Amino acid sequence: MQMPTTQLLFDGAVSGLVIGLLAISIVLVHRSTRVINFAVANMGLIGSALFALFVVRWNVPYWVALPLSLLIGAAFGALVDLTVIRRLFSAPRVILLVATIGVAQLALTVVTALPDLDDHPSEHYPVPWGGAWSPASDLRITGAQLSALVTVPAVALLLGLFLSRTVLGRTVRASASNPELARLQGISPKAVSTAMWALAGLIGTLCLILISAQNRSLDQIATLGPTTLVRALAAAVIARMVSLWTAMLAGVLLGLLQSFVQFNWLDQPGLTDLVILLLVLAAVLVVSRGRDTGTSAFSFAPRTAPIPERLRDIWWVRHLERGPLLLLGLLAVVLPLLVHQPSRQLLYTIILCYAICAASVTILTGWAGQLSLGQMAFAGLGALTAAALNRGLRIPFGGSTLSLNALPFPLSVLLASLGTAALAALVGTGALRVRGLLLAVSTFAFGIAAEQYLYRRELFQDEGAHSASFPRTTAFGIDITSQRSYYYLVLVVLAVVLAVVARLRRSGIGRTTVGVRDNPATAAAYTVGTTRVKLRAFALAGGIAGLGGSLLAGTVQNVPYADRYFLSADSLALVSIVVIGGLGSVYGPVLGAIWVIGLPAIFPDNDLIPLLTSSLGLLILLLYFPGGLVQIGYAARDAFLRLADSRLGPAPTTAPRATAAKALTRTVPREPLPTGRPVLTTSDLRVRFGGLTAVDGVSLHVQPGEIVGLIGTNGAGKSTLMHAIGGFLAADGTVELAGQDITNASPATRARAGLGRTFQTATLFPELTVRQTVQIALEARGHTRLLRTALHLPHSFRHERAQRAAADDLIGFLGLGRYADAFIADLSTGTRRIVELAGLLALDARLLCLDEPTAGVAQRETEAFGPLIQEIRRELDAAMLVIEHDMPLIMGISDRVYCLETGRVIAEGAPGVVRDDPKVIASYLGTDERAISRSGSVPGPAANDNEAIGTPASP
Ligand SMILES: Nc1ncnc2c1ncn2[C@@H]1O[C@H](COP(=O)(O)OP(=O)(O)OP(=O)(O)O)[C@@H](O)[C@H]1O
Repeated sequence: MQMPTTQLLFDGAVSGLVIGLLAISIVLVHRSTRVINFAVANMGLIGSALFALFVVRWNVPYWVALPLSLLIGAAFGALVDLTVIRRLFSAPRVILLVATIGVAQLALTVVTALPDLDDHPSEHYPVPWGGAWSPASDLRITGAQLSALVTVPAVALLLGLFLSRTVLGRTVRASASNPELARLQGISPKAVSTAMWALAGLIGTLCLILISAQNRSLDQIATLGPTTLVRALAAAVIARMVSLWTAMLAGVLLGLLQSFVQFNWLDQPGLTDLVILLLVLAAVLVVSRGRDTGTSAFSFAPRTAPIPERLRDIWWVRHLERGPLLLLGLLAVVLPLLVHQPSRQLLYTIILCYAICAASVTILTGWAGQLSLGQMAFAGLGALTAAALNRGLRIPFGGSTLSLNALPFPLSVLLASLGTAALAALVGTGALRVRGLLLAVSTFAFGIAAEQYLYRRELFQDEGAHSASFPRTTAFGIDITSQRSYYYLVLVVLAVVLAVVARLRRSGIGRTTVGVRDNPATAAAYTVGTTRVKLRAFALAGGIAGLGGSLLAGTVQNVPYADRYFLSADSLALVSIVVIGGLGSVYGPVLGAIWVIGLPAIFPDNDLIPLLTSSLGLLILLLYFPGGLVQIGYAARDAFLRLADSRLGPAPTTAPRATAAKALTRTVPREPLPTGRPVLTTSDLRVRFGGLTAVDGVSLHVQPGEIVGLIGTNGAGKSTLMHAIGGFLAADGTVELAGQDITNASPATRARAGLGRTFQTATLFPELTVRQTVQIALEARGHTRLLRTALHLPHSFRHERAQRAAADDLIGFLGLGRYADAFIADLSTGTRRIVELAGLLALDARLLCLDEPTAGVAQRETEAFGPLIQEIRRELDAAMLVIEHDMPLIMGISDRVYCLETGRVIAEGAPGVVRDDPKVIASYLGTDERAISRSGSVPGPAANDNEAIGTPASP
């Protein structure tokens, strides 16, 4: 390996300086608003383009135009904050990230509407000094490079001083971690945010002016290109989104790396992007180690309430959703019969292909909550694989060549889709530890590496051509050479994809995917393997993207290498499509593809259309209709449903059923417990958080049928102990369930072994209804099978019907009937706690671990919980371990009680014995406010939950 020349290293370092400055801007915005700014470069577009116009066209002096343009850049940044960021201040950060993509697109659209600079072909982009210097024989420094060399360090230094010396600067640092602290300093976090976005606009403008000056070409001002963006993002991630100096250093190193790689592997132009992808992945893994990068689960989709059970009997209500679909389908069928131009039919086919690709984002981002900004790369790799298979492969393999005959068109497409599904699962394995913002950055880097490097591999090459040809001949005996017949083939595939996606969403597959997104811990406690579910979403999405990509390649009959269709910009367009159409909804991809791809192509001369169909349209929808176009349809549907409901009169209130639910009758008897063995034993269990030992050598046991109370002051380690028993925290020592060592088992495996669990927060799955939640728990009795469900096999319908009936049975048993179709997010804490108990009944667990089952429940309603807990114990014939601060309740229901203090058991025995133990009185009962107030002797604190809970069945 050789070192590049001084000149190359110098060029690399100078371009690295600008990347470093952009990375600093990303870090600053992240520190103040905790969003990753994908518009970092494009925010400077307007200022830098106007700068060129000022100097070249309107003859404004350089040094007047420069501050003016920087000011315009800063004003644009502030405007972005005031109109977009501020309005989305409390939205999940991932939504803000998508908004920054809209801002980037908006800036690009505005710049293309500016007067043309191409009228001045002889002119160059303005530079402060035109000449060049040669301080050494092998080094030449241009005026543009010199200005970057002077400006960037100066700006970075000023920023450093600003952050450490000014109140606003110190507040930026504070508000990143603690908005309250910022407020105490007298500066509102919103003002900090506006200042930082203005600064981002200014830095973006400066960087673009510096880069354009180096390129010197007037018609390349705008597109800095995603490759620069990915380098800046990489430098910011390497700096852990915190350190300005590391960001600058990483930027320079990435610039040098580019020179180095280009020098040594001149024939591999995209290799730098592959190396950058690997660097991003390594940095992301380091950054996300030990902390939850997911920040918050997110859902763009509005909650579309299922049709209430009692309205399903009305025929027009049942068919309400099918009407528009039929209409759309009919239109799609007759359109090519009415419009004969092949170019139009080509456009319609492209829209259908985009809709298929977008359906993959619906699954991955809409259901699984994993924001992928590189989804089009799977489509591109699928397209290239299909073309290669169709052409016939010759793969060099250990000295000889492995030849594969040319495969027919449909088989090539099918195999390519399976290939991309497998690849996506592999990528998903790496993405398991990363969610949210960092996943978005990693997938974006993957998209760039694919377009710059992977697409150009020899395997995909079509003998030196600039595109891989993918001619279509016949499929299933039908001639598909004509545009119209191919259109119909793709239409059928889209219909099948949508039917499968819709079916999956309504089945356990969709429910568990949304469940894992909303609350992985509870999903695992309901026996759902979170890793499996996430990988399934990645694979499904990858397969569908590969399918859409192969069909798109078939539409244009070739796959251009990295200059159309499968680029990172198209991946961003896919996200726009689903957000605009309606993320999460099955109709979303179709509506979005028509809107984003179709409208601009139908009206090519209208400048306003592209503005409305992506950038501005995306922002307006995010701000005012976060559910997308489909939300308008659902709003109309709900109005009809309300009308139907009002005509039926008030809904009858359902009383809890006194008789045991049918769903509780076991069809297969439980395996008997080994005689004389406890159902749960922990031996010398220890959990450490850094220097703190939260659970310190706890050995306890729970006998079959026993209710064991776990008490202790706040922070004594009760919840941590329960987390360790459930497998949610790593612990030393051993845990045995029904005689089986489960110490190393995952939470889902422990749940399958018979361990039921409720959580102190009772969050459950906010975006799912009560029935859907109980159905997830019922997965424990038989998982929904992917293939059977996708293929609409009769067994899958039977499974769904049985699961639904069992859920309704349990819901009725606990008196939750009128909440069956209510969303968990809309329920009171008390009702959510009863839903949690319904989940436990569904699990048919042997041991139930309840973490403060009455926390957050109004005092007057907690009395109902004692009998209810005992009733559940009886029904399930289960043992229980219960954490509770309500002394009368826990002492009333427990057979035995353990008291913890600083992670150790300080007392154990019958409730009366523990209550009178002097150590317990000194440690807990004598001091704990909640224990005292809940013991009934002193009036309790104000109830924080006034809504009536579902009346439980009394014994
Ligand atoms: N993820 C964590 N990281 C670091 N420390 C933690 C973590 N979870 C708990 N702790 C600490 O471990 C100790 C035990 O906490 P734990 O929540 O188990 O107490 P608890 O008895 O359940 O309290 P409460 O009755 O308030 O729920 C506390 O000091 C807590 O601050």
